[in-house]
Amino acid sequence: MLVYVSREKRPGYDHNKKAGAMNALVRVSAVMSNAPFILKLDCDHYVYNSQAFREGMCFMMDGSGDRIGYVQFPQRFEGIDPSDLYANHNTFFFDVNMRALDGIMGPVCVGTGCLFRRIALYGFDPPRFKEHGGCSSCCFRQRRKIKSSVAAPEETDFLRMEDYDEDETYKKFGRSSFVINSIPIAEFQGRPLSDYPSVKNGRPPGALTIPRDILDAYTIAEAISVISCDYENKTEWGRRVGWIYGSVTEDLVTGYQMHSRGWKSVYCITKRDAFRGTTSINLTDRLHQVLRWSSASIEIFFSRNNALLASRRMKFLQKIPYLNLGICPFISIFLIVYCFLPALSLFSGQFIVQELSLTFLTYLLAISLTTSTLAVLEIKWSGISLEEWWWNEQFWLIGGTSAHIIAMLQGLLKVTAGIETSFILKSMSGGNDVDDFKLTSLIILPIVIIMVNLIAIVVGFTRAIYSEIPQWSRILGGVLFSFWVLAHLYPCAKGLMGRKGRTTAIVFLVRPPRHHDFAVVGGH
Ligand SMILES: O=c1ccn([C@@H]2O[C@H](COP(=O)(O)OP(=O)(O)O[C@H]3O[C@H](CO)[C@@H](O)[C@H](O)[C@H]3O)[C@@H](O)[C@H]2O)c(=O)[nH]1
Ligand SMILES: [Mn+2]
Repeated sequence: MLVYVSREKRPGYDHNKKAGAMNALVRVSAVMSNAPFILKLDCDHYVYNSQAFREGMCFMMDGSGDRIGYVQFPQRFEGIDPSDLYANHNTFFFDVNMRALDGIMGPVCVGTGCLFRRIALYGFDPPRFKEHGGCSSCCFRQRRKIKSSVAAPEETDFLRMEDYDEDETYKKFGRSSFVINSIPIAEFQGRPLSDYPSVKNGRPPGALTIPRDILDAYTIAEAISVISCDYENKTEWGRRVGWIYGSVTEDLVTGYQMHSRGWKSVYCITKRDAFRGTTSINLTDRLHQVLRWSSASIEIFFSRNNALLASRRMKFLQKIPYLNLGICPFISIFLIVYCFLPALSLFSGQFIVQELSLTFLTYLLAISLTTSTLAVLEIKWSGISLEEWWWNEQFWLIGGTSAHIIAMLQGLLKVTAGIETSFILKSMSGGNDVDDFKLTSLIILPIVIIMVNLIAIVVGFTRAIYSEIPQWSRILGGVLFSFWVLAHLYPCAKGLMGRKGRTTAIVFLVRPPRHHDFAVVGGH
């Protein structure tokens, strides 16, 4: 059965974008099919491996799979330039970060290629959830029996709708008794089969083969009524039920709330890509995407979804990456300082550190060794190539000096002065004038960094050549660090030049940029 759903939109009612659309879909499907599992794909993604469903279902239907809220597949993209200059494939995120999270409570939800348990979306608690006693219980689990680990009420029937006050249920889920009556059925059908001895509360074999009622006009009318724009008025849809509203990365927040209720998630990488899609391919779109994500990070940091406030059902180690997501735009401050330091040392003729003492060198060596070992291990374990890793490093710096800092300033403005800036809006369109303006403001700092470092190198060399006792080692040290910064920003310069064809970098960078220079870049 294929049903195309278009929700009602009306002036005066916030349609809540993607999250609103998803919630309307969830209700319609509760009325019409009520499948216990829901696969969600973005409009720019498609199924590339039909067997992926089965692999995802294996996790859900497994003996203890009833505690899994969602199974996330990696996002894979097509149509990206083989020299993935702007790290558009995001391999580092999908093959390193997400895999690592799979070892804790599970990957974050990235919104597409994700298989959900309907009950988890409805905001119920998982069966047999545990409370974790913070950092110590995580690190010393073997040694100390965790006292605070309280199992949920012994579930013979973990979701008892009769436990919920009728009025409250209607308040939570809205006026449709169809939707409300469908909930326990979806829960029951999503349980693991009871033929494992360890499964306490399984579904008897054959329970799903009972024929369903044929859809009648009454059901269809109900389905239409649950997508009306006022259905969610005074309900908990978008707050505790369904996809959560109010964030440009609603998926992340939705997944976060599931984890903080104690649901787990699973990362499922199939041999043949499960789904494929398209993503931004040029610098403009890529920076906008990063800006959108970092604005969302700031929003999350200053909201009740800050991981510092997460419930004890979320493992300590799981809180760290969520916290990291919220903090990462702030790191841009340090990144920017680091980008200017080498130039500063070349301008002033002083090396970054005054004297190279043994203690300093030992620290430096230890830190460099640890970070490079980490990088080597990440590459080795994840199977990404060195190049992909490097592109990611580069884009990390580009994002840090452009989108992250802008997002941070906007976020701080909003929090401290209540000033709402317009350009964190999710843009679905390509280069128009407004976009050019946005890109100009995004790209200014990386350009300044590139220019300052280039000038610093020239100044450094000139000084060395004309001084009586040239201190080459000092200059070389400074130049090396400057080059390191420039190497990171190379994709940015290349992207800006892409459109210019024969214009050289220097000429382009020195000439005051005109708006249309930034419109659509890349694809040369
Ligand atoms: O007003 C809107 C905007 C977007 N969408 C849907 O949201 C998806 C994501 O938007 P897109 O422009 O493709 O953004 P991406 O940066 O590619 O999306 C990534 O980041 C988003 C969060 O910012 C997640 O929702 C996506 O799943 C994730 O792939 C689209 O495909 C649409 O299906 C809507 O339904 N309504
Ligand atoms: Mn997309």
